Amino acid sequence: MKNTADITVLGAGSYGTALAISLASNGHRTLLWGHNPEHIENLKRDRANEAFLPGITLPDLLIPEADLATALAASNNILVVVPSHVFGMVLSQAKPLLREDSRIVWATKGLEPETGRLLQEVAEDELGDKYPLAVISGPTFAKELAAGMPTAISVAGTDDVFTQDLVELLHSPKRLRVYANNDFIGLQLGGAVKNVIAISAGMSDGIGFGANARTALITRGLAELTRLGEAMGAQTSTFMGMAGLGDLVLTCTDNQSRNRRFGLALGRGQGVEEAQEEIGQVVEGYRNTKEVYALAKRLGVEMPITEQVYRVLYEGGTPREAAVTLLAREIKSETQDSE
Ligand SMILES: NC(=O)C1=CN([C@@H]2O[C@H](COP(=O)(O)OP(=O)(O)OC[C@H]3O[C@@H](n4cnc5c(N)ncnc54)[C@H](OP(=O)(O)O)[C@@H]3O)[C@@H](O)[C@H]2O)C=CC1
Ligand SMILES: O=C(CO)COP(=O)(O)O
Repeated sequence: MKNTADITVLGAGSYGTALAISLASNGHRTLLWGHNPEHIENLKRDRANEAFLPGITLPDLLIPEADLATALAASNNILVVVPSHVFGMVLSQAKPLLREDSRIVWATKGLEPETGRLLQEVAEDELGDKYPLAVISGPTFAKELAAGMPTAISVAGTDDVFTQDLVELLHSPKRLRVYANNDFIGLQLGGAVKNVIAISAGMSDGIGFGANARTALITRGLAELTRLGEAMGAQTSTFMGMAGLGDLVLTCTDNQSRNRRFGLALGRGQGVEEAQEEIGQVVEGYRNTKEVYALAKRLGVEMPITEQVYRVLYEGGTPREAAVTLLAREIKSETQDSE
């Protein structure tokens, strides 16, 4: 019993801990692995993750674990919740330690740095095609989930049995509503692109623009996400769900979003590095803007908001210049889906 678990979570930051709390609160024995042994010792001692989710008690069924081999041997269900820039590295560390019957799901939102690949491709490249794969996506601030506030998410993957098992593991009639979805690509893409649009909404608010501008960015952000998704074989309807509209509204409108706060700081005139340091946690959209922008270029998909965020982050443009450029674009039909 000691070394078995219903699920193992890799990544003991905000969201890994929140998902582990939620799973353990559902009555599932959950191992939570983190790469920093000192941090794991603190979790064991405090029965809380004071560094990332202060004040929230870890349920008894959540077991912090510093040894990766022990964590991976404990369960066949492996939930990866590390930032996208270390996703491939963590999988390659895990590979020799995985069980024959392992099944891999991630809640990481982003694309692989430099290549811009979906994390599904990274996982297939690292692990081959023998393990079922899945993704969790949707509007979920770690703090609210960990506090047991009502939340809804979506799950999709390569294997229907695994997807359904995840729905059942995660679902709680009191706190967490989980939807199975069959669009693996769409769920991954929504989680990556919303980070970029949340930065743009933050910039707009940081400049001092109002609700009209923010809402226009959400709406046109959804349009450009949908265009990219269609070019990549995702289903249009996915973007009207949790991983599209849902996550865009959440992260573009609430200051719990680190991407939005990053944009706010830039809009108020702070520099990129200073803004990142101040947030002190992962801002996925910083790196991912580059990858989403490059992906759109490669596929010939027009993504004007992403392009302007890219100009600010990587080419020295200012948020105001970005806003002016967006506003001054040639007049178009709203329903012209190619533009
Ligand atoms: N927070 C949220 O509300 C949500 C987050 N997500 C996604 O979850 C992913 C993780 O984000 P989140 O938990 O918020 O980020 P945090 O910044 O809160 O935590 C990241 C965690 O990853 C750890 N980490 C860094 N490098 C490695 C590594 N090489 N091996 C193992 N662990 C490592 C960090 O450890 P250390 O501190 O030692 O660097 C830290 O514990 C992101 O893709 C994010 O978009 C998705 C939905 C909601
Ligand atoms: O993905 C998230 C909520 O769904 C978290 O957003 P941030 O990474 O912007 O904090």
